[in-house]
Amino acid sequence: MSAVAPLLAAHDLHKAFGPTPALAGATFEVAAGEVVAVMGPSGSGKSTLLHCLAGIVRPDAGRVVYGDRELTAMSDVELSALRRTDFGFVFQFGQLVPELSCLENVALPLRLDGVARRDAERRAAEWLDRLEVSDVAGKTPGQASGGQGQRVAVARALATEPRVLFTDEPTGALDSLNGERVMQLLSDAARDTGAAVVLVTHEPRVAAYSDREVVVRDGRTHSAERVG
Ligand SMILES: Nc1ncnc2c1ncn2[C@@H]1O[C@H](COP(=O)(O)OP(=O)(O)OP(=O)(O)O)[C@@H](O)[C@H]1O
Repeated sequence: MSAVAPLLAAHDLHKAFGPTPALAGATFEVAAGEVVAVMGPSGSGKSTLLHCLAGIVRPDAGRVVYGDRELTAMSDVELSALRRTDFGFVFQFGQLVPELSCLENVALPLRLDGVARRDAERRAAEWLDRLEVSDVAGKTPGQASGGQGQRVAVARALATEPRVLFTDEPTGALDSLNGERVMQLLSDAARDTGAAVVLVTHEPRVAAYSDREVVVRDGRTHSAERVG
C-alpha cells in the first residue's frame, strides 16, 4: 500500500477471455510520483491488469478509479479522451511512426493536442535531450538503434506530461546495458514530472527501478517484499 492517497486504483477486478480467466480478484494502487512494478509468470494476468487500469480493456467485474473518476463507468469516447490527455504509453515494440523523424515522432502528440509546430518541436527537442538521444532527432526510427528508439518512445510518451505512464516490458527488446539505461532515464523523468508509473515486467533488474512491486499469480495480486 502506498502512504499517500492513490491516483489510480483497481478494486477486485475480474476478467475472462471466453473460458480463460485472466484476472480473478486483482487489486492495485499507484500514487502520483510512484513507480510500481507488476511482476509475475507468463500468462498470470499482468498485461490484462495494465489494460484494465488504462481503460483499454473493460473488466467483467470490479472498479477502476482514477482521482475522483470511475473509469469503469465511463463511455468509450470519454475513455479515449482521458487516455490522450492524462495517460502515456511505452510498449516493447513498434510505437514510432517510421516515416517521421525522431523529433517529429516526439512532437506528434503535442501537435495533435493543438500545440503550434515550432513550440511542439522545441519541447520535443528538450525531451530528446533529457533522454540523451538528441543525436537522432533528424533521423527516422529505422536509422536509430533499438536502445535509441526506445528512448525516443519514452520521450514521446512523457512529452505531453501524462499523469500516469503505462509501460509493458519497455526494455524487453534491449540488451541489459541499454535496458538499464532506459529504465534509469524513464524512472528519473517520471519522478521529476510527478507521473505515476505502472511498469509491467518479468525482469527483476527492471523491477528494481520501481518503488514497490506487486506480483500477479493466476489473476490475483500480491504485494511483494523486496529482497536486497
Ligand atoms: N485478447 C485475449 N484473448 C484471449 N485470451 C487472452 C487475451 N488476452 C489475454 N488472454 C489470456 O489471459 C491470460 C492472461 O494474459 P496476460 O497477457 O494478461 O498475461 P501476462 O502475465 O501479461 O503474460 P506475459 O508475461 O506472457 O505477457 C492468459 O491466459 C492469456 O492467454
